[in-house]
Amino acid sequence: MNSLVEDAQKAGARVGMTADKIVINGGKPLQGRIRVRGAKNLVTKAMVASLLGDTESLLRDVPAISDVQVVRNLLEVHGVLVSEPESGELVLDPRNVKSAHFAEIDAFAGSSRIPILFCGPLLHQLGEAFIPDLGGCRIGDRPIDFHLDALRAMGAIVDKGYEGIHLTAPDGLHGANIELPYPSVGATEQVLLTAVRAKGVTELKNAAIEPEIMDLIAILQKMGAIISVEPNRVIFIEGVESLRGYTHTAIFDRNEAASWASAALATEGDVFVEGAKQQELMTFLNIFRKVGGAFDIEDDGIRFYHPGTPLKPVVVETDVHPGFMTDWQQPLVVALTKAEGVSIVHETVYENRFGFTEALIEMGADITVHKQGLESVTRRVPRRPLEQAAVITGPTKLHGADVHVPDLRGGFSHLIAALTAEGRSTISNVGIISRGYEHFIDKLKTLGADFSVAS
Ligand SMILES: CC(=O)N[C@H]1[C@@H](OP(=O)(O)OP(=O)(O)OC[C@H]2O[C@@H](n3ccc(=O)[nH]c3=O)[C@H](O)[C@@H]2O)O[C@H](CO)[C@@H](O)[C@@H]1O
Ligand SMILES: C=C(OP(=O)(O)O)C(=O)O
Repeated sequence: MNSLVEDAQKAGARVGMTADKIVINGGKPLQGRIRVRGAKNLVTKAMVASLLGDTESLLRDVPAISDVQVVRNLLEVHGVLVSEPESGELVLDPRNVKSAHFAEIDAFAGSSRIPILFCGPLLHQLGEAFIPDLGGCRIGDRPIDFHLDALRAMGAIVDKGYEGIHLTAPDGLHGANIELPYPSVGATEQVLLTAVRAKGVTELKNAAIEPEIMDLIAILQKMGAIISVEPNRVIFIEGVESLRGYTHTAIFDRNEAASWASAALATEGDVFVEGAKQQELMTFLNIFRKVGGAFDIEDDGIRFYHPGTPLKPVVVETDVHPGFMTDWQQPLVVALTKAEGVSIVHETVYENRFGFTEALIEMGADITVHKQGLESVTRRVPRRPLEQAAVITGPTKLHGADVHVPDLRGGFSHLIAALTAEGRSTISNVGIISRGYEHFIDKLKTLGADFSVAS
């Protein structure tokens, strides 16, 4: 077992997810109502932002997922007092922040990419930061060069060692003109979390503008930061000397919502996703509708369902926001195995994000992955060297199989595939799914899935 899986499982155990295997008897439509809470891709960063304040912060709608537990542990080893007054609420008190030993940090950091975002806040608070090798889903190389170049531009000295990196800022951190080679989510957050308390103004060009980043900016503004988001992916940050704590309700998890939507469609079911909102899902909803899925938007959530008519093939390209999010394609691919015709999914964000299709093929799906990408007349995103394409020919009937979860979104797609398949599937390594899907076992039960769990 590799450390990523071990970490996910250990942290999973702390969030009430101890199963390692699920045995699913497929063929039952998912039906019912589930709720999504705050987004993994905001909550974890909001927790890091609390380090920048000089008073405590209160974060609401925090999901019980293992990535939250990882970040909580990392904050605690740095002296942040973390308490949970109510379910889904975290109070984060950074008034006694202290350095931690590398071994302690390393012990907790394995299954998440968030440690890299501790750089700026720790440099501001302590003058140094140790960052261990990063976890996160293995979906490509996932380098951190944009992060380190931006930190260097703001005055950090970066020493790369055997176990990770050590950063200092002997002359303090200052504003800089930074242009990202690609609108990276993490690197944009890195610049925001560092520049807010750096001396002077930072201009960030080619920034990512995902809804979770806008929510992080809202949090930083509550803390006292001055940040303006300009047209054409430009963000200006005027550094301030100090920041206070915040009170904030996290934006909902649009990736979880889109996953349950695809599960409803693929299983010919009907799922109301409480907490889902239209605004952040518009691009997904357009594709969902083109495939033939139906949805009703209500004030408290969105109902996603299969209308009983045949599904249609689509051509989709993953992209940065406002494009079709890379984390949405894996569950959708399962629904596309049911569509009548040839669908193409171009993955333009990561270079290796179709590993999950191997299990679907084993279950009877007709999918060909083109590792060098595929030219297409309907391309909107200019070709990137990273691109891969999956061609999905449907409709196919899936049958049960024994499969192993490779990563978070791939794992969720395996669950859906097994739910649609004829017969029994055993899915192992499901602990990793708890990195980003709160109480997914309980939710499957609520939606009427036929399964049992084993540790
Ligand atoms: C915790 C979190 O929020 N994870 C999300 C975040 O990941 P993450 O922040 O890691 O993703 P990025 O946007 O940074 O990565 C996008 C692309 O840029 C490349 N890159 C990135 C940084 C760098 O220094 N050098 C470099 O080359 C990556 O390898 C990748 O090909 O955004 C991704 C894209 O929306 C989502 O799939 C992840 O769910
Ligand atoms: C790739 C993902 O997450 P992370 O960046 O945390 O690995 C994801 O959420 O699908």
